[in-house]
Amino acid sequence: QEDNEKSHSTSVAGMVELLRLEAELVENLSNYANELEQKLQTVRKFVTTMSNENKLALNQTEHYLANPLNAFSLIRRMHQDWTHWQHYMQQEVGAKQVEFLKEKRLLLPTSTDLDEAAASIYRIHATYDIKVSDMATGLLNDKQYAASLNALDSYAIGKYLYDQQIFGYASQWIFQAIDWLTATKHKLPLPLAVDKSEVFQLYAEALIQMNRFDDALKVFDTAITWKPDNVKLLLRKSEVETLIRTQPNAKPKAQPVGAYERGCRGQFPVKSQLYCVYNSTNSPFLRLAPLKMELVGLDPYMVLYHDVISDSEISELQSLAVPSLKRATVFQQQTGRNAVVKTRTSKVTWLPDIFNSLTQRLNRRVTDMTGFNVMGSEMLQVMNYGLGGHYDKHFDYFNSSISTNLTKLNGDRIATVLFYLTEVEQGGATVFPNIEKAVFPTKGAAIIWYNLKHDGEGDRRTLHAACPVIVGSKWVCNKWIRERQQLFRRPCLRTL
Ligand SMILES: O=C(O)CCC(=O)C(=O)O
Ligand SMILES: [Fe+2]
Repeated sequence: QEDNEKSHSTSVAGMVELLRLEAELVENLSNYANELEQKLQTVRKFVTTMSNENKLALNQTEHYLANPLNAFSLIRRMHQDWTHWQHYMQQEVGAKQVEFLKEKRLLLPTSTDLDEAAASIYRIHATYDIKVSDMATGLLNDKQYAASLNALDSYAIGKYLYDQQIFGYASQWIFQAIDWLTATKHKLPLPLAVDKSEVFQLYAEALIQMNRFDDALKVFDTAITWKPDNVKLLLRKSEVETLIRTQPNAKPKAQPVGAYERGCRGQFPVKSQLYCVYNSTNSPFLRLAPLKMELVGLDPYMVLYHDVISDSEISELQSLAVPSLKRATVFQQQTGRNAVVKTRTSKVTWLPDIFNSLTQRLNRRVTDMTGFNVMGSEMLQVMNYGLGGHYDKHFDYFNSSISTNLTKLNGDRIATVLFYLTEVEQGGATVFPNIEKAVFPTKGAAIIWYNLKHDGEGDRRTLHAACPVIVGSKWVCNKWIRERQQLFRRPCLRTL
């Protein structure tokens, strides 16, 4: 993916402009309809008048033509009017609207965007094990939403998964599409209509890939009733018949569920050692304003602060971020560069510490919460997730010989401070699969953990991931604290 691509689906805030664009396109089509309507009315009116006149004349031809006015009019209109009508009929309707659409199409989501969006639906589907028919009709984890997909949506997802060779899931989505295509109430407008037999064929191919030959045969039989002379269909059918004779049907395999998925689904055991205290010791300021602190784990040290960023601070942070949100990248050890990757789908903005009074205030708060000096650390990173937005399992530390100038100068990421700027209606937990901890975002909270062990080595227990968002616009803000300034604040505990 090119850096200049929009990556539309990767942030909810970023997709707002698409809705505005859609409104413009709908209005344009409506203008087109108006023009068609006008022309239609003009034509119909003339048809009515002329048909009346002509009928009248045909009823009494001699009498009609005996009148000089009728005779002249007949000659004149036959000679002149039909030429004009021909020109009028040939005139293109809506050239302006076609031009408008052509221009705007350059701004529309690309096939990469569609692939990304389909991959995101798959990610939600697979991570949370939601049934396709439920997902397609807006039933997400027992909650019914006033949203649903249609046959084209399901087919597009199925086709994407088929191309990715994820045949089991592909077949389920294609089946959903077939379900809708064969139900008459879901009739598609003519320009969007798809060839049913094509969809059936893809379904059969997916079934073959899954070794479900008997089922594939039935699907081919149906498709052949519509297209009895289609050579390709007949050929494939006979090939499947051969497969049935030579290979047995395979049994479907169950999908293994890892710690990550269990964490995302909220299935980690809740340990009762958690408790809440008011922290008034990390910095002098906290004696005046103690912070609500929840201990998530001692080793590795992990705490959750509640109500550490206010609603108004959050809105300001979001408005600062929205205009410059860009697809998030991940540092690549192999190249020493940052790159756009499939494993992190969100958009981010970096805000310098001294950007304004808000960023200064937030950085001070980070110091108050952690006791760390933020000098030489990274800028605040504001992030918004989009459709199925996630960040696969990763470490925040680098622990690498290849590193950026910042790392050479200021050391690795000793700690992570992650502010939750929104609640997420469904999904979007931060999950630590190695220690079976999952934190579901609560607005205004911040989770903090140490990434490095006391000897400065990366702590592999801090492996974590942002689970796919199911429903919601997840906003977070990261502050990664670098080692160098913390020499006397979290000194190396290994005895010298
Ligand atoms: O959004 C989250 O829950 C985690 C984000 C994260 O791990 C990261 O940005 O490094
Ligand atoms: Fe992270």
